[in-house]
Amino acid sequence: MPLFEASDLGCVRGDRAIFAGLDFSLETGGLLLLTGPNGAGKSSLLRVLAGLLRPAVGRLAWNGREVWEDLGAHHDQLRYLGHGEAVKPALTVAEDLQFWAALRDLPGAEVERALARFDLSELAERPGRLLSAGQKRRLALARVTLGKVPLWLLDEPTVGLDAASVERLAQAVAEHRVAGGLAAIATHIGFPGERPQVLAIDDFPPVLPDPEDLLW
Ligand SMILES: Nc1ncnc2c1ncn2[C@@H]1O[C@H](COP(=O)(O)OP(=O)(O)OP(=O)(O)O)[C@@H](O)[C@H]1O
Repeated sequence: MPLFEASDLGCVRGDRAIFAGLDFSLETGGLLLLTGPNGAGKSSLLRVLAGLLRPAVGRLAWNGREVWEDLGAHHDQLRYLGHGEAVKPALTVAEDLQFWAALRDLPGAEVERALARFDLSELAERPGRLLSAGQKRRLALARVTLGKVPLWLLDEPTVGLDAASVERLAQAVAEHRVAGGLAAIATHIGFPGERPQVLAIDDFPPVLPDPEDLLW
């Protein structure tokens, strides 16, 4: 049975249909790349997958169970990184990660591992407000890797990263998948990884679904 599966997903924002009829099926270790031009709906789909935006139509199931039936359980098993880094300006890099690690009851070794993974150890004592754009992105990505959850949802995660950091991110995603995790990544430029499934969101007419079909 697929672990994460969508069928006939459709999304409406405001009074516009953003996409419709989207399907995917991911097994353990799966990688889903979301592609499409600006405004196609990649971020909207990621928000749907994160349980932050309710689809207008369709089904989204984790392990055979509709995620909307237990949204709390779904949120517990995923990390979502949107366009913002949500770096706390007054906390140092290490304190920021320690805050999230404490919230999730994780040992301090997890923080050290996350710092090293994104080459942040030398920046550990620097406050968030003094970080460059790429450094903030690395901190936000390090936060994603804290603790083990099965689903990573990343919205254009390579924006602002230098080549070495893209490589580190690719390595983190590869290890996550080898450990049985899944990732869905919105991207304009592709993402290095074995056997990705590509979902192109680009060709939907701006028509609303039949109101009879709307879930809510
Ligand atoms: N809160 C909102 N209310 C109404 N419409 C919205 C809202 N947020 C986004 N949209 C619209 O939904 C459409 C899809 O936006 P979305 O951000 O999902 O696209 P995207 O593919 O991620 O774009 P980009 O490549 O520019 O990041 C756009 O036309 C956008 O204007």
